[in-house]
Amino acid sequence: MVQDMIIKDRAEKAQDHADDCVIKVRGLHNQFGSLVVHHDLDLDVRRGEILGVVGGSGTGKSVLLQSIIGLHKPNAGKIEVAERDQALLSDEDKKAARREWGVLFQEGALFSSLTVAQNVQVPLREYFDLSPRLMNEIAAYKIAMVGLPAHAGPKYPSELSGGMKRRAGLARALALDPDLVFLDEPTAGLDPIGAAAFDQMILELRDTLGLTVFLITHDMDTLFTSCDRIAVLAERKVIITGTIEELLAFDHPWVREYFHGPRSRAAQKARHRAE
Ligand SMILES: Nc1ncnc2c1ncn2[C@@H]1O[C@H](COP(=O)(O)OP(=O)(O)OP(=O)(O)O)[C@@H](O)[C@H]1O
Repeated sequence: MVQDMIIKDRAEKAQDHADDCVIKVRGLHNQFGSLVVHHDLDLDVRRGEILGVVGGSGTGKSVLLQSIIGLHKPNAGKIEVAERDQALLSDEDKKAARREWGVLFQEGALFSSLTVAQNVQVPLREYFDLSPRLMNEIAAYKIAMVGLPAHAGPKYPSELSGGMKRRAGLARALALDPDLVFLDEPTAGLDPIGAAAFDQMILELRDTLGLTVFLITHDMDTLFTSCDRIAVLAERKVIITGTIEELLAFDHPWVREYFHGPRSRAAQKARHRAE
């Protein structure tokens, strides 16, 4: 009963935002030498949703992320973020656009020679000329926002656990109050309790800050508990984007094996228990 209500609520929410896309990718083609990673790939990310991106190893999830955020120049195709064609932006416009999103790279990707607070301040320094006191206050606020204790601020990344590093990376990604956040395998390598806590935090931050989240993951629990829709990469494109229920009903060999395998069944059971 509760589960049906949650599914209905998610479906209605997804429908509400169906036409309001923060990211639109059309006809994306990426190729390295003779290796075609993406061909004619389309993807929509709707405002306010958590979109999970899954696919086998090497299907081009990270290259897709890098193409959207401008770290990789595609061979062909159009990428719009907030209705702006990324290929047509001047360098100045690109810098302004980058302010609107935050990225959490794999394992946090913190600068090892900087403390957590200094890491969070890196994007602030790039865009603003703020007093040290204000910078410290903003860093402390972001650190608290991701559930880290205040004493994590002066610590170096090497002094943090894996879960704390991810949170610190997320605090840095949120430094400029972005509308859109990209997360590349945020729970990889975390213990199940740490991973579940991170998933919960992403949901809460999305709800309180109104974020749109592009989330690459292999984590079944994350897909079942956090994602409104899931995009599946296979055969060099996105073969389906849909809710978990739509994916469970989708007839494709990789999707079947992935979403009906033992890990998926365990994640489904865990979700039913939580509900
Ligand atoms: N700069 C590059 N030069 C050459 N080949 C690349 C480059 N970047 C990625 N590739 C290749 O493109 C393919 C897709 O890589 P990508 O990292 O996007 O896969 P992925 O889906 O994120 O994989 P995983 O789940 O294992 O992280 C791989 O075969 C990879 O070797």
